[in-house]
Amino acid sequence: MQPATSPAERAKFYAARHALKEVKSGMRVGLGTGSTAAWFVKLLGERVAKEGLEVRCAATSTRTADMARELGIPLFSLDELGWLDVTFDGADEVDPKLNLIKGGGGALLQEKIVATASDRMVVLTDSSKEVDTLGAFPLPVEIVRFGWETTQSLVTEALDGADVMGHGVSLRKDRDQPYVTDEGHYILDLHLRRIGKPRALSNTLLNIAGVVETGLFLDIADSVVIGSPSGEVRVRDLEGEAHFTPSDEELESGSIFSPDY
Ligand SMILES: O=C(CO)[C@H](O)[C@H](O)COP(=O)(O)O
Repeated sequence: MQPATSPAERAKFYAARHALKEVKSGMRVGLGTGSTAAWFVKLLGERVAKEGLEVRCAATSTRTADMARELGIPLFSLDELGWLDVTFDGADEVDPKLNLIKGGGGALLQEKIVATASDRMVVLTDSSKEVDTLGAFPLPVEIVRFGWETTQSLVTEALDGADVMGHGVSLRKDRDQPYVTDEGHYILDLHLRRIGKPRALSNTLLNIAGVVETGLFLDIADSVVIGSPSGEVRVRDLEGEAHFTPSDEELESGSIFSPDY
């Protein structure tokens, strides 16, 4: 494990630790994917081990499931739980309406299924992910492997009529090979720079037969917890924003080791 000494890791740690206060015994909890969500999973594992916190969790990727299992967090399939009280996940971008781009870590499909089967989705992040308009982060789009080049062409053509600034579409690679998701699909990354109308773009992309899902999470997130390296935390929802300053005791306590992610 690496010490959480970098400012970026400290911001993730504080966001995750603040969000964890929302978890109570008896809850069914969705566990997101990515380096920020990994902090949450690690801290949740500590509460399960130390306090005997009784939660039933569903993971959004094999990576997260492996980590949760190692930490002794009770893990179930989404179908076994049926519905979740809350899901905690990271994001690649968050706009003022709490619309998101997700999928930088390749888990967008399971992440969206789990988040939309939850009463609440809480996003854990730091201020670097806050944007006025989505699109600087390449938009991940999960596609089936069959006919993927044709799908790529159709996606590229569809961008001509969309309110976006860039039109580049690339197949995500993992060491020179196409990246394959947990569901056995490929991912196209759309280099759009600015997405003027996220809902229209999402509908356009989902109308293409080979497209399984997009990384646009629209009207799904309920709140965003934004950590900072100093420990200050902001929580945004559609009503406004609240600020939290940690006590000295809170600043001193807690794990300083990053999860192996
Ligand atoms: O959507 C995701 C994975 O598919 C992640 O939540 C997103 O990429 C943010 O990751 P990180 O917390 O590592 O910045």
